[in-house]
Amino acid sequence: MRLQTIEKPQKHFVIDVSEKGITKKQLEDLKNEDWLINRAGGEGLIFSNHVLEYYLDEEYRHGKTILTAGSGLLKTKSSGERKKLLLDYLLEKSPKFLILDNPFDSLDQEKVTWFKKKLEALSQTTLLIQLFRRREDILPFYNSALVYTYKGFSESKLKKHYLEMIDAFNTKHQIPTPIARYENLPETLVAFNDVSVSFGNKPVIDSISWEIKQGEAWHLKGPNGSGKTTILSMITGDSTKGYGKELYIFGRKKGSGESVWEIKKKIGYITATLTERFDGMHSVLEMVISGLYDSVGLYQRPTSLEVTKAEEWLELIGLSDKKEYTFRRLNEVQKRLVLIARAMIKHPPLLILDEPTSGLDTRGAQLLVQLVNRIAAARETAMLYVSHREEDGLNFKHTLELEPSQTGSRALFK
Ligand SMILES: Nc1ncnc2c1ncn2[C@@H]1O[C@H](COP(=O)(O)OP(=O)(O)OP(=O)(O)O)[C@@H](O)[C@H]1O
Repeated sequence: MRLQTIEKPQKHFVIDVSEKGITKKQLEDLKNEDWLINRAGGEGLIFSNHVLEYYLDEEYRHGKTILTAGSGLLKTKSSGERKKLLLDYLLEKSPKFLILDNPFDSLDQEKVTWFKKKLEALSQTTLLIQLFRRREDILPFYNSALVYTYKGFSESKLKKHYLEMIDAFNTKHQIPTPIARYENLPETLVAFNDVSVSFGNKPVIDSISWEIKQGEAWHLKGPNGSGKTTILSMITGDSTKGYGKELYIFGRKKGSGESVWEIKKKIGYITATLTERFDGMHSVLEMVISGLYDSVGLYQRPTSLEVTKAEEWLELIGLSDKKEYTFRRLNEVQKRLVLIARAMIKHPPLLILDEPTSGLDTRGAQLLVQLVNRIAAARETAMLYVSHREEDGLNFKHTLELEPSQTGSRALFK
């Protein structure tokens, strides 16, 4: 009689990092855990931004183009392209397990679908461990969870998560009024007039004509590599690609001798990684006030009006009771709300939010979007919200979608 062997179903794990993040060291420790290597039948690899940074650094310092295998530089690839290159590279090494640190962050819908399919197929042969912040990122084949305790990682049941209802921002508080207003602002803050951009012989933007007027709220959307960052850097002055083109920022033609500093003074800029730039030793109140001085901390005594304004902003974002806390004591979403208040206290004519919810969990993203909607509705500041994915709950009147084509991305207005 032949005995039939019944294979145990492969276990795949998730780790919830929505509240407490995870360090590079913890990830490395996990990779070296004996039980994991035994269960998977061999060594594994890590897919994370840390690893990508390592390869960027190798390229920068030693000119090694490992992930691109010599076809172009990693630094010129968009974030989506970089992730795809890293995954392909790791899979070539046939790891027995793969630890995926928030793999879908900053990927557009199309790439997320591609990635999910790839992981689904991979789950047949390779043990997967995925760190997640957003519940929608958990794929059906994950059947167990890991939690981190002082003893290291241990297995636990996969909790049934459910969406918490969001408590609305204190709507009784109005958006605080500005201390001073900008003078001589043109009605049209940004104007692209038939602007095309290419890098070498690679067309990226195909004749875009677009205007942002005072107080307008714009959502700039498009898949990875469609040119969103390129457009932003032309507006902020970080790229010279706008020179010689019909591009006007605050009424002045790009490249006509305007100072980048003058432009930057009129633009508030929020990115997901901005919080890392602040060491966090200043109080939350000081952080908000420092937005009036364009400094990181506060180095002069603020006036009582400045303090009052900052307090009004903290009331709006529901953090009045934490005004004396050091910035570093706040959680990630609170930090981002404070940075928005910091950017807004001087009411810049234009506020740019570049993937501001990246890395936040569902509830954190909803809170941030709710604040952004309230600022947009006040129409005091024009807003440019950049994301590759549809942002749940974002209530903006105008959308510019970049649609890639052979001749560069075209603009679709909605
Ligand atoms: N300095 C550069 N040299 C060569 N190519 C570049 C350079 N900067 C950007 N590109 C290319 O231009 C295209 C658009 O890149 P961009 O970063 O603007 O896209 P994106 O929409 O912001 O993408 P993502 O959502 O992934 O961040 C990409 O294909 C990128 O590889």
